[in-house]
Amino acid sequence: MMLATSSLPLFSPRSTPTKRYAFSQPPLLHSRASGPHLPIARFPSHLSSSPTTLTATTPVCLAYVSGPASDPIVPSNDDLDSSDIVQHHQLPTPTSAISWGLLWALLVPHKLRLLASFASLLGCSTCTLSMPIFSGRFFEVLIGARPEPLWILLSKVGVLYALEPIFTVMFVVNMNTIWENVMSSLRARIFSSILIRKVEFFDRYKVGELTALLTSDLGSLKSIVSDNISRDRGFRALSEVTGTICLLFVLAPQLAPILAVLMLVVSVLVALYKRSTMNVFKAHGAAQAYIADCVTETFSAIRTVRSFGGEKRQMSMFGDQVQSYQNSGIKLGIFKAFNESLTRIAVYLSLMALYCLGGSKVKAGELSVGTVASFIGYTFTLTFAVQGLVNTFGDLRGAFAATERINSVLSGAEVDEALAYGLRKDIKKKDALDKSFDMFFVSDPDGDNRSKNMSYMSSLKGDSNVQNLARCGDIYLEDVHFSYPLRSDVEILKGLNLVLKCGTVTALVGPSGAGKSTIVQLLARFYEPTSGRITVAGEDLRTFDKSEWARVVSIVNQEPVLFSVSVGENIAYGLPDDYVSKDEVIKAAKAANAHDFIVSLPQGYDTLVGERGGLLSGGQRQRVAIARALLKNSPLLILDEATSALDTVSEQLVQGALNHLMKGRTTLVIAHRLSTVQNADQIALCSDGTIAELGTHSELLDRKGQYASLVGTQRLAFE
Ligand SMILES: Nc1ncnc2c1ncn2[C@@H]1O[C@H](COP(=O)(O)OP(=O)(O)OP(=O)(O)O)[C@@H](O)[C@H]1O
Repeated sequence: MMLATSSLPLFSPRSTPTKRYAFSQPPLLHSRASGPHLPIARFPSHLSSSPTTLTATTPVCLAYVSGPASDPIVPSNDDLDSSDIVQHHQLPTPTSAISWGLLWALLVPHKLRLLASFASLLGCSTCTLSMPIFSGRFFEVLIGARPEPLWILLSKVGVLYALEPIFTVMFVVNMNTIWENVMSSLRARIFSSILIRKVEFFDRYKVGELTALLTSDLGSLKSIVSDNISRDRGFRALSEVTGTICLLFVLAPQLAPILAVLMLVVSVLVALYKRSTMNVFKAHGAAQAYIADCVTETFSAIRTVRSFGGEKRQMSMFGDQVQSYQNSGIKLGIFKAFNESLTRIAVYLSLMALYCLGGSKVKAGELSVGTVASFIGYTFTLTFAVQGLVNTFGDLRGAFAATERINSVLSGAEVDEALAYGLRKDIKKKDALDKSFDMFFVSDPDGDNRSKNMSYMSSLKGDSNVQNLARCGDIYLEDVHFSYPLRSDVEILKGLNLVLKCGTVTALVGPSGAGKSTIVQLLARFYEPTSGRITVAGEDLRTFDKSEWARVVSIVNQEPVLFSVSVGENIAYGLPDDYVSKDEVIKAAKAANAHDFIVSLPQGYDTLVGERGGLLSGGQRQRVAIARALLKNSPLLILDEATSALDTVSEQLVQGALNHLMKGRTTLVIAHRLSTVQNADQIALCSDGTIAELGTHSELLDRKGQYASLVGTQRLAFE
C-alpha cells in the first residue's frame, strides 16, 4: 500500500528543531524492522569465526552458506570475481575492541594539539620547578648574601607567576579537548560495535552489563586523562617528580641522595596507605547505591507493595541499608582523618630531615641558606607529586581492567558482518553529508580488513530488489533445522517445511514451546537456520543484503514496544531513514484506527508516550504499532499474538486495523485463540519443531487430528 507523500517533510529522522517528530537518536540506531529489535542476521559462522580454515580450493558458494558444506545455496560462482576468492582468506580475525593501535590512530589526527600540550607541559613544569629556586634566592637577597637587586628578582618571579597559569590553561584545555575527541570516537565505536553483533550476543549479555561497558568502563578510561591533568597528577606529577629529583642533585649533590630517597619512600608509603583505604570509600559509595536501588524498587512497585501490605518489609530493608551506610560513613570519617594527617606527617618528616641535615651543612659552610630554602619548597612539591603519581598508577590499573572487560566481551562475540556491511552501505549512500556518523568510522588499524571484507560482502545480491521479489514470490522454509546458539544441543526446529503463499494468510498454531516464535525469528533473520534454507521467489534469503531484508518484514507482536518520544515520531519510525510527512503519518494512523484517540490526546500527535509507551493503553499501543507497520509497507507481515492481550472492544478496533494492514501482503499469523485464525488461507499446526498438520480450518477439522482436538479443548473452555 502506497501512502501519499506531502511535499513538506515534517517527520524526519534528521534535525527539525521546531518539531518533536525529529528523532533524538542518530539514524544509525534505527532499524527498518518493526519495533526496537534490529533484524540482525549472521554471517556464516564457520567463516567469520575461523577464517584460516578456508583454503584456496574452498568452493566460493560456501561463503553464503551457514549450514553444512553439503548444502550449497548459492549455485552460481559467477556472482563473485576472482578477487573475492582471495579475500576469503583475509576475513578479519577477532581483534580487540580497544588496542594501542586504535588509540594511536585516534590520537594521530590531533598531533598538533598533542605537540602544543607537550610544549605547555614543559612550560608549566619548568615554571613550577623554578619557583623554589627563586624563593631561595629571595631569602639570600633579604639577608644580603646575594648582590642581585630585589626588584629584578621580584620581576623574574612575577613573570614566572604569570606564565605558569597560562601554560597550565594551555595544557589542560588541549589535553582535555584531545581526550574528549578520542573518547567520543571510542564510545561511538564501541556502541556501533555492540549494535552489529549477532543476536545471540544479546541473549548472552544483560542490558545492564552492556550499559556498564559504555558508561562506567569507558568512564574509567576517560578519567585516566580528565582526572589526571590537574596539578600533582598524571603527566604533571611525573614531570615534577623527575624534575625535582634532578634539581635536588644539581643543587646539592651531597644532600640530594639521602633527602630524595627519604622523601620518596615516605611519600610512596603514605600514598600506598591512602590507596589501600579506597575500598572503604567504595563500600560507602556502594551502600549509597543500595539505598537508591531500594527506593527505586519500592516506589516503582508501590502498588504491589500496597497490595501485599509489604510496607513493613520495605521499611526494614531500607533501615538496614541506611544503617550500613551510616556505619561505612563513620569508618570513612576515621580513615579521612588519618589520610589528612599522614600527608602532613610525610611533609614534616621530610622537613625535619632537611632541617637536620641541611642545617648542619649550612653551619659547616658547605651549603648556602638559599639552597636549603629551595629544598623546603621541593619537599612539598615532591611529596604531593609522588602521591599524585601513585594515584595515577591506581587509575591506570582501573583503566586497564576496564579495557580488558570491554575487550573480553567484544572480542569473543561474532560481528554480524552482513549487517555491518549493509549498515555501512546505507550510511554511505544516504548520509554522506551527515557529520554525526564520522565518529563511528574512524580509520583504524583494522580498516584494511574491513575494506577487504566489505568488498567480499558486496558480492551478495544486495542490489537485487528483494522487496519486489517478496511482493510477488512465495516464501519457502525448506527442511529447516535450528538450535539456538546458546543451547546448541537442543534442536528446536527439526526439518520444518512450510510455504507462505504470496499475498495469502498462513496461521501458525500449536502448543506452547513448539517453535512458532522461533520460525518468526528465522523469517526476520535474527538467527539463521542451522541447516536447510528459507527462500523467497526461489532465492535463498542469505544471498540478500540484510538491511534490505529488514525492509521486507514487519512484525507486530503481543507487546509492541514504543520509544519514549511522541506518538507521531513513533509512527514515523516505520521509515526511520526517510523524511516522513505529517500527512503520511496521519494517513497511517487513520488506517490503523488510531487517529481518533491520538487527536484526543493532550498534544495530539506530539503527545509523548512515556517509557516503552507506558502512557498509552495496550490497545492504543498496538494501534500505533500497526500504523508504524502500515507506514513501513513491507510485503511480509508477521502477527505474533497481536491481539491476545486485548479486551474485546480493543480487539475489535485492532482487528479492523490489522485487516487493513494484511491486505495484499503475505501474512503469517501466530495465535493461541484458534477462533481468530479460522479464516486463514491455510493453517499450519506446529508441533515438536515440525509442521504436523496443514490445511484450511474445515480440512483440519475433518482430519480429526491434533488441530481438531485443540479446537475442541478451546470450545470446551469457552462453554
Ligand atoms: N533465545 C533463546 N535461546 C535458547 N532457547 C530459546 C530461546 N528462545 C526460545 N527458546 C526455546 O525454544 C523453544 C521454542 O520456543 P518458541 O518461543 O519458539 O515457542 P512457541 O511455540 O512460540 O511458544 P509459545 O506459544 O509459548 O510462545 C522453547 O523451548 C524455548 O525455551
